[in-house]
Amino acid sequence: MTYQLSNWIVQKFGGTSVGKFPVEIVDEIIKFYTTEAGNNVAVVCSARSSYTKAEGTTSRLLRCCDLASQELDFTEVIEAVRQDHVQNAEIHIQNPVLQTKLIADTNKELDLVVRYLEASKVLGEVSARTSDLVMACGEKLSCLFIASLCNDRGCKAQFVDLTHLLPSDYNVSVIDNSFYTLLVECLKNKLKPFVNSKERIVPLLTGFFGLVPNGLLNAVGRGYTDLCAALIAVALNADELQVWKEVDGIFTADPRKVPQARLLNSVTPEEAAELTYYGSEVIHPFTMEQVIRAKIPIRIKNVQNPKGEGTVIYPDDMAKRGESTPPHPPEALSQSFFEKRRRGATAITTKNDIVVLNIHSNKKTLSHGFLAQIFTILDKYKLVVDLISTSEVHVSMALPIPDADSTRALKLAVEKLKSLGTVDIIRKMAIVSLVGKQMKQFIGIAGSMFTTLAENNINIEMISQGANEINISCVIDEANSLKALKSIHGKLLDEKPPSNSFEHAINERLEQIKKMDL
Ligand SMILES: Nc1ncnc2c1ncn2[C@@H]1O[C@H](COP(=O)(O)OP(=O)(O)O)[C@@H](O)[C@H]1O
Ligand SMILES: N[C@@H](CC(=O)OP(=O)(O)O)C(=O)O
Repeated sequence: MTYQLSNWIVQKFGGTSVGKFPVEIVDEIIKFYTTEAGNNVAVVCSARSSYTKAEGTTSRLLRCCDLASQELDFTEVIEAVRQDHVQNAEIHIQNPVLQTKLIADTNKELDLVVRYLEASKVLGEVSARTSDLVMACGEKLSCLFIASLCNDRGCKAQFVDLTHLLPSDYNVSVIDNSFYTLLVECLKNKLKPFVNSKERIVPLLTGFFGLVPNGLLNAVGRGYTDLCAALIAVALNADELQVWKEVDGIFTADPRKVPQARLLNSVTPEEAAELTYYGSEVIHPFTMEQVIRAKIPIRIKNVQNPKGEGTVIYPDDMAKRGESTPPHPPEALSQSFFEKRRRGATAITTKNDIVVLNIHSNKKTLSHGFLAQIFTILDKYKLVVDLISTSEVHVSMALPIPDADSTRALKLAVEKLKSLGTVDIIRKMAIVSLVGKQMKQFIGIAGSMFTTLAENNINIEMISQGANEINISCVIDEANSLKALKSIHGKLLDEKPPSNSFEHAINERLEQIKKMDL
């Protein structure tokens, strides 16, 4: 069978990258791949953030929804978004015709949002659908801007709005694979003109897709653009999904906190998801399943260092596209691929703003339905449990409580939980997680981790081990989280494992598959 690569690459840019490095994105990345590398490129952007995501456009738009639902005035916030985007257009777009058009399009989108918000304010309620429509504006403004900047700098691009991607009569309550299959079909239709075009035009796709049943925020949550980019990569049968960030890739620990952290050449999808869940926001956990099903590798790259190799996310036990079994004869691949896999931990991460919730049953033994009752209450208040450990009459849980809303919810839940037994909570805690697909010497590694904490006088409040041995986690005092991170990294991750051949294996394999006539 002869297998043809599609030559499509999907590039996803996060909000802070669009905010801080738009010119580099266009000149050094999009233009490089479309001209020098000769790829067909599709670009997906999130809403702009000039400084941090927390102060970015999506957060501001959601704040407007909040205000409208309380029948409060949102004008100041929406005008800040307008001013920010208009100023940005004036600074970056040189061609006066393109600049005028961008400012007009920006104002048009914001005027529409004002209309949605005004209506909600009158009702004193913002539905999930309205909140989606308001939120979508962030990605629209960002993509209108990058499309305009591309055209301004000599790279032909076209804005593509995915807000109404799904048929308006589509209505389901569960989001499963058939839902994603439908989305991919809709995307294929949207992208057909670009795929069939003789001229190379870069589609600039809004990293928001809608309108999702129950709202995108409820179904996917913040960071939804990664998933959107993954679905686009599947629709285009792309050779690679590139997720561009402000770090060189995935490190053995957050490089801002641990200067000795090492860049990893490859990680498995499970490891990437686990790192994101436990505090290192590398990639939205839903992203992997979609692209890996289509055998498309994900590459994390740095907008400030486009020539870097980055980190590839791909399973270590799965064939690539066009490959029903791993390539034959085996000699086609160098010995390094088959050499022993990494056996230690891959990375360490910490997650702050954790509350430990202890419930001691008032019955002598764990009564029937005790856990079910606890989870029903937590579910009612939309509280998520990150870790749990139970004994016969005692349950300890670690919950992320990062903001005022979750603090309020916890308070209400605790009142209800008191009917089941004695409840106490410990605030200002942190989860420390050691992640590694190949932690074969699991007991030894867990032992080293806990001994290191003891040597540093760090008390362990709770211990939990994932069922698949990919994650060893414990809960400690938040004040000690940096010390724990650094000391465990020093003990288990500072030095490269004896054989780093596996690290390079995925890149090497990708190269070789490209050269093979499968
Ligand atoms: N193990 C890790 N590897 C890489 N980055 C990490 C890790 N843990 C935490 N981080 C942090 O995650 C952030 C992700 O990059 P950034 O580009 O800022 O995200 P976004 O695309 O969401 O704007 C970086 O600031 C980095 O310090
Ligand atoms: N703008 C959305 C979606 C997103 O994915 O953002 P980012 O790619 O900047 O994390 C958010 O803030 O959640």
